[in-house]
Amino acid sequence: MSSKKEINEDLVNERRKCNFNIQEVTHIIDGGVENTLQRKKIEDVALNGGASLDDVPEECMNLRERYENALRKSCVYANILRNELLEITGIENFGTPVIRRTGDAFFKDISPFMLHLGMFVPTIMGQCTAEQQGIWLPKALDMQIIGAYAQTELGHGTFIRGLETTATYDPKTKEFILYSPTITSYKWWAGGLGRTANHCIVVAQLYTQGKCHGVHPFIVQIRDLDTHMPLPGIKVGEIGPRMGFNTADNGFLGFNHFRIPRMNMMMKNAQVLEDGTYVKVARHGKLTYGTMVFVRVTLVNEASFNLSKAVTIAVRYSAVRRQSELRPGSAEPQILDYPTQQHKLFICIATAHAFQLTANWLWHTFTVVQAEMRKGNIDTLPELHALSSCLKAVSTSDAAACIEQCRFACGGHGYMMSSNLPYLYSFVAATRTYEGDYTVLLLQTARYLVKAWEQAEAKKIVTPTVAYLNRCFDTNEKVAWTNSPEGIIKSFQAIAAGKISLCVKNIRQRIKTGMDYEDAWLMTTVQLVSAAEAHCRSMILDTYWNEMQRLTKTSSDNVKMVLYQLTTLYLVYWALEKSGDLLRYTSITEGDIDLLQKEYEDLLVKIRPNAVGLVDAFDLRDEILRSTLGSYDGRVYERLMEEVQKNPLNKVPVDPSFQKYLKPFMKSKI
Ligand SMILES: CCCCCCCC/C=C\CCCCCCCCCC(=O)SCCNC(=O)CCNC(=O)[C@H](O)C(C)(C)COP(=O)(O)OP(=O)(O)OC[C@H]1O[C@@H](n2cnc3c(N)ncnc32)[C@H](O)[C@@H]1OP(=O)(O)O
Ligand SMILES: Cc1cc2nc3c(=O)[nH]c(=O)nc-3n(C[C@H](O)[C@H](O)[C@H](O)COP(=O)(O)OP(=O)(O)OC[C@H]3O[C@@H](n4cnc5c(N)ncnc54)[C@H](O)[C@@H]3O)c2cc1C
Repeated sequence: MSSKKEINEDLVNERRKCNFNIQEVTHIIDGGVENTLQRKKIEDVALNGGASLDDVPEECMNLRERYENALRKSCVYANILRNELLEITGIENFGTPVIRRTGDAFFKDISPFMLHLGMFVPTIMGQCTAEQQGIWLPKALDMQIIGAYAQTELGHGTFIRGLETTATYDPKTKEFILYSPTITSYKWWAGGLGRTANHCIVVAQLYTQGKCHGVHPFIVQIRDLDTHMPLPGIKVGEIGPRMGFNTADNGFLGFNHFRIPRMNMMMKNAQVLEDGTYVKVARHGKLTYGTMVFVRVTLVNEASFNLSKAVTIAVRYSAVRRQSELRPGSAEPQILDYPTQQHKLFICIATAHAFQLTANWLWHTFTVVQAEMRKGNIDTLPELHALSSCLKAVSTSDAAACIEQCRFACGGHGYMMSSNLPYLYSFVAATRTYEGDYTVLLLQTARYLVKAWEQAEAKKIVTPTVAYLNRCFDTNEKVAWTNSPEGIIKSFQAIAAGKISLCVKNIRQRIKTGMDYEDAWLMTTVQLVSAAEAHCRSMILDTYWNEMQRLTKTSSDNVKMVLYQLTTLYLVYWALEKSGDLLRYTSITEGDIDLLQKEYEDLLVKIRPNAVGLVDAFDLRDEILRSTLGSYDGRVYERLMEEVQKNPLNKVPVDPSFQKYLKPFMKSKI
């Protein structure tokens, strides 16, 4: 970080204006003082050398150089992880968001090791027996083996039951034979698989004793540990340039009757005995999908973290950037002074907070469900699946939209790779698709909601996260509108209940006209997605409001005030966004909506003096932000010019292509 005297004057003034204790807010975001201290300790160790190990910006390299460079840095970072950080975090917290956060100081794009740590290791932990864990986990954690997670195929990603790769048990040799019977059965997309991994988890249709038992995970060595050559029977490579993730070497993989030992089937939830007998161990058929639930839970945190980076960049830049004239001859205002700019940005700060608190709550729920499952109780799994599905869908989708808005807010400079906003956008845009597409996951939640509605209809008590359905059944009329945080949350629950009820009514009506249930469901899916989204929004609003109330109980008055303003801004913003739904399902009037609009605009004015303080409170070090526009010192123009010097195109005054193409072209006659 630059010395104080170099800090841009506008930013100095902004920080002077800030009326709350920034550190207090940082502690709230981190989940307590202890967590902040631990995070800072990890960051100090991980970023000791200043982190960015690049002389040339990643974006100026060609595809091969980028990959090699990413792998080089991954090895440096992984050494810090295993030699220094593991001791601080302990194995159980190896994949914590803090570790993930420090990684961003090394990579603008993605590390080829990300899937090893993000999915390979967690799948060993979640899908292997204790004995298998004893074999694989130490090697994986120590990175003596490097793995990927190969589930998706060229022909199928969403519909896992439709995967075509087969794993057929041969009792004579006590091996499974892996086979890719068609072009569409080739594994496709797995991160780290193309060039880096020597092992991977393969999800395949299990055949034994002539019967198919559905998809199961297997651990497979694909490359020689010494030469790194693909083993005989393995066809593996990189799938080609993508919108983002270009250093993650996403790969393809095919098997030609490739044999693996029986014990390489991950056997926590189901086993194949030596003679080929299939034994189901788990009490729930979908426990093999456990890693996906885990990653969906972590992605809500990812959404918040990446958004906090984008909005830090955009708010600091907006404080430094001056443009246009409000009155003839007056000084150019900071663009942050435009209410339209505040409208673009303040909702992004609030959204990052909303998702952070929701992510913490979801993580807690996940750990409680895991503990229950260890005791043999699987009753809470469907609710966790419904929750993690819709929260992953909505948080990643909203975060991508907000990051794009941050880029808009930075005008032309936001389009520069060096702003880091394009990287952030391409990364988060992918999270909307991977680990379950947005629409597909909302439809999973909708299945749960329709069942919950039928239970409420039968006067049964439903689970806590849908308890509002029991309440809404008693009131057949539109919910009475009250303009208060609690009133807005109640109204969103009424919208969700109203939409679910309408879906059930329409499905039933369609069945009455002769459709079967599947077709009636299919014809209602547009509404079902909307109902699941409404349910999810009511959950986020409720969690954000209640958690913020709880966390600020002992805060200083000004912290309480600014966080109250921000939470209210979020609630009012969404009420205005969904005013059509409010008119339909509550007693709100046009006059009430006018009042909401006024309240929203007043909140922008109130938050404005604290905007820079609020993004400073995310406490994102410059090494992690990696942005010419967003550094703490606000030296935007100097950094843009410095970056120009690093551009390899500027290394010589005349490009060789001038002599080769341009000069002959200009001299040629028509
Ligand atoms: C040095 C480096 C430093 C870096 C540091 C790294 C640190 C890393 C930390 C974090 C970063 C993480 C980053 C990870 C990057 C990930 C990259 C992307 C990876 C992938 O994309 S992997 C592939 C993911 N694929 C999917 O998600 C596919 C989506 N499809 C499905 O999930 C399912 O097929 C389906 C849900 C859509 C449908 O399944 P199906 O079998 O057909 O089931 P249905 O018939 O529809 O439903 C039956 C019944 O089951 C219920 N159910 C479905 N799924 C689950 C579940 N998971 N759990 C519980 N129950 C489930 C469903 O609701 C039905 O219930 P019902 O019958 O209604 O009662
Ligand atoms: C950057 C990136 C990294 C990835 N990494 C991995 C990895 O490491 N390992 C791995 O195994 N996979 C990985 N994937 C694959 C990813 O999980 C899948 O792409 C994702 O699950 C979506 O599946 P799909 O591509 O088959 O989309 P499709 O299912 O073909 O979706 C296409 C469209 O059809 C719609 N659709 C599909 N089914 C339905 C339905 N039932 N109802 C309504 N609409 C439907 C979807 O909403 C979408 O609009 C990665 C993908 C990306 C982009």
